[in-house]
Amino acid sequence: MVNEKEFFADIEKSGLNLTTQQKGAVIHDQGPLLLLAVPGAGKTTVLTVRIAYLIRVKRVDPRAILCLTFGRAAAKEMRERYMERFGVKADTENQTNKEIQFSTIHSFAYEVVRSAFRQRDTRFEIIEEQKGPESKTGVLRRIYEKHNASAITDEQLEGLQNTICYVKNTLRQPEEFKKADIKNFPLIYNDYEEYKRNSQPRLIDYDDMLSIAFQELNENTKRLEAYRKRFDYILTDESQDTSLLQHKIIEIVAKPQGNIFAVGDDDQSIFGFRAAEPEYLLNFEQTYPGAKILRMEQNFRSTPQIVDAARGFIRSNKLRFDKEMFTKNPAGDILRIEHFTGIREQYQFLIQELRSQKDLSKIGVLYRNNLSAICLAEELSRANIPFYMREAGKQKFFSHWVINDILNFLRFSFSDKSLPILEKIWSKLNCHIRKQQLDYLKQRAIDRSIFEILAEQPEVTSKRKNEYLELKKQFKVLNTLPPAKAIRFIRSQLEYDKAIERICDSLGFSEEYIGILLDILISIAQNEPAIVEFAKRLTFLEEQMKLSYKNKHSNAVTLSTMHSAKGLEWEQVYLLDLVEGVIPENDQRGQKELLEEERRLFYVGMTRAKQHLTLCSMDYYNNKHVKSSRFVRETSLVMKGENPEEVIQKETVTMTSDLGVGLVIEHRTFGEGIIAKEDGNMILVHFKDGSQRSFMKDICEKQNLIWAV
Ligand SMILES: Nc1ncnc2c1ncn2[C@@H]1O[C@H](COP(=O)(O)OP(=O)(O)OP(=O)(O)O)[C@@H](O)[C@H]1O
Repeated sequence: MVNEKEFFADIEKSGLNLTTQQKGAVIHDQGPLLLLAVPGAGKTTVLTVRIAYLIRVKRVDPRAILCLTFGRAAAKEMRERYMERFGVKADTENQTNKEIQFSTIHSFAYEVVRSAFRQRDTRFEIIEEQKGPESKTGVLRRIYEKHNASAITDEQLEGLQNTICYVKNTLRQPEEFKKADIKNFPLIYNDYEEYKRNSQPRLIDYDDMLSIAFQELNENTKRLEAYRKRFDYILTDESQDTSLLQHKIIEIVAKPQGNIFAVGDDDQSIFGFRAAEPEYLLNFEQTYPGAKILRMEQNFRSTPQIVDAARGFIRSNKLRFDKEMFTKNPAGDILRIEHFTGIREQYQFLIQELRSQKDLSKIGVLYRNNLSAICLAEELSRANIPFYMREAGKQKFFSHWVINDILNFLRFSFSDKSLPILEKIWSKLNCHIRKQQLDYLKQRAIDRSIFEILAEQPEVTSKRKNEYLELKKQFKVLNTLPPAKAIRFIRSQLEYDKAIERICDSLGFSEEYIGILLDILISIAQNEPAIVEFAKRLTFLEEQMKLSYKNKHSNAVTLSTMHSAKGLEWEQVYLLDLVEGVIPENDQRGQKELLEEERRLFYVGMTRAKQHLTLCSMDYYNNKHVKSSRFVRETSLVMKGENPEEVIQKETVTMTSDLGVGLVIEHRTFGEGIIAKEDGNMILVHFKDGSQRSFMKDICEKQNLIWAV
């Protein structure tokens, strides 16, 4: 045991000089505390030091400390960091550090569920651990088909799983999501729940762990009391990533003592789709009356240039605690904003830059969407620049049906006798082939072109016959084309684009997204002389991305989405593809919360850089003329010492021609509303509070009364 002075002297000896703010947090005594920290402020450091302080100075039993994080990797890292610094020191005669519970909220909830079910003699299994048709995705696919009479696509399946997770984590009812993108969502949701409940043994999914644990703690006073007694101190890291349901679980265990020590940064809340919202942090004082709020605003990571730009940038968000991020680090270079004609020029620039670097492991290249990684990996691989791609396993490009379709068209051009390949594309061909014809083909030997066989059938009309023979010719032509031309040929001459349109119409896929996938494919194809090489290249690229994890600790540049870059840092960071539609992702009109989340994501990206930050935007993206991301503009205004909000507001207001029906606006006095009617110079606005008001456009413009949200 040591006293406070000796404790901090020890820490200093180990080379860590805590700031006054950090010390204040470490020695906080009893009661709820929210520690709001800016990026790079040393959140984990403070949490680990506090745990040691509680044990060594305050003589708290390690078993009475529960340290919660959002992800498994973070829990593991926290334990490692703690053990590294305090491993032996904080051991006492009777207890060891190993007894501190470093856990995710999920695994804590799992413990509650396990003991509750054991007591009731209920056997259960986790649906995520089931295989084949009984796996979670297998079950959801079946239920979706039952209610919608059509197959679910991979993207829809992902959307469905996210929505289920969202419903449970926000403690809402499935009926509230009637209008969700998933048709018949409430029916699917209820069926899925019933299926799990009635299975033998009972099935639960990861989100059920939370719901059931919460219910159990609410209903079983004895169990709740046992946990309350066991944990005198609860600490949570990355609290901004916690959902409402998770907050509720923590709250019920932490109260009435209220020894909750929550660390987080509302500005880094980027998992809204998993139901984490900064609002829960912002309500901390309401949840825990009398809570103390401390701030850690010194950034130990980045240069003042990066810190200043990031601080000014995030201020455009409204739903946040204001923080004065600063750094005492030495000055560095100014941020670079690079603008290119198109994506190729962007890659050329990047490759040139990377070639001049000795240690690539110090560089992070970040992008908004996983899809950006494909062409990037292709370019780096051709330039022989080693890379490590985070979460390469999440890449769905290579297994997407549209990519498989194109490859099957190409394969079929090599052998139009192959029935197995035809079976995969027949419904997407620009000529009529019926199911019965396929059945007939299956029963006979295919000794020549399938099109010839079909054309010879007695019942075939002469028009159809010509179509079959024409198609035979076209596949022959296809086989002679270089790969990029071949793909375009499939899309236009073989009318595959029309098939896509049909599929997208009937199944509700985004045609734009499919178009992007095809554009990516064409750009890879452009580098290959022939179809066989192209197919090999795709396999090679997929393999290279999958195996890139082996480069993690070597001289390789890291490629990552902005989401999965959270918590990481590099000397140099490049943010790529910064155009409207990519980041912010979609048209965010009227959805201020979503726009703010996109801004936070950009902020997370910016604040990963220690020394150099480069923002890259362009005029053309995916063959379309695009606008540079508004976030680049906002950053550049901040760098010039201007307030982006004011500048942009002024610009928006002057464009009265934009004030049309459906536009979501903000009125200086009446707040948010939507333009419901337009008649010459007059507009009628329906406001959020239910009121309706008419305005004259020209007056609004002159007096800066209204701007688009
Ligand atoms: N008082 C201090 N003096 C010097 N370095 C410090 C101090 N406190 C923390 N650090 C260092 O600052 C770096 C950033 O800390 P850390 O990664 O824990 O920040 P963070 O708050 O988790 O950042 P982010 O939220 O952006 O992921 C670490 O290398 C840490 O050792």
